[in-house]
Amino acid sequence: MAETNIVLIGMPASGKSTLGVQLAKWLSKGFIDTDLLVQARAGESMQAFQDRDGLTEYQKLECATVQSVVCENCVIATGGSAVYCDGAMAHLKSIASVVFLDVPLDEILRRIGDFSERGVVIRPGMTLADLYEERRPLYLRHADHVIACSGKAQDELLREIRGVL
Ligand SMILES: Nc1ncnc2c1ncn2[C@@H]1O[C@H](COP(=O)(O)OP(=O)(O)O)[C@@H](O)[C@H]1O
Ligand SMILES: O=C(O)C1=C[C@@H](OP(=O)(O)O)[C@@H](O)[C@H](O)C1
Ligand SMILES: [Mg+2]
Repeated sequence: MAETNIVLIGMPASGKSTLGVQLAKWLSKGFIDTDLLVQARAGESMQAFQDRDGLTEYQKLECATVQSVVCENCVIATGGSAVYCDGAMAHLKSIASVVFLDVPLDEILRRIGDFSERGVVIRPGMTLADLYEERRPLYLRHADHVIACSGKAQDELLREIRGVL
């Protein structure tokens, strides 16, 4: 069953959500974006939840939500912070092939612009460069497959992802 699900992990703005839905259409799979499941549980935006309850509570909610994902033959786009939750990553790995969309920092910075309202799990005083440095080793550790995304269009990435599965 594991081979029928594909999980996308990576930094915010690495393309998990946009590429994920395209991949699902192309491979005739279902699609889940765990951010939307988190928002549905919270009943509000991720930013609003974090502003009121804080990052730790947000991460607990995300962790529990990701661990509850049940799906067959799906593409699952995760939020960039899911990688901090070992239980969530273990669950995803048990049901799917995990694909890391590896986008260089300069490209992330170009795409993301102002991230203050994006709900990114970043501690006070940290820059996106700090976050990238902290997280990239985690994404690499949890990935079954790494896709080098630099400068590649979405169609090319779709073909590459299919090629490694
Ligand atoms: N291969 C790509 N090349 C250039 N821009 C991309 C690519 N894939 C996604 N993007 C853009 O990056 C932004 C963030 O994508 P998104 O799917 O929301 O990322 P994530 O879900 O990983 O946070 C979007 O504006 C999207 O159009
Ligand atoms: O990387 C992060 O800290 C986050 C990324 C967001 O999802 P995307 O990775 O889809 O942007 C979302 O899960 C949340 O706001 C936290
Ligand atoms: Mg997303």
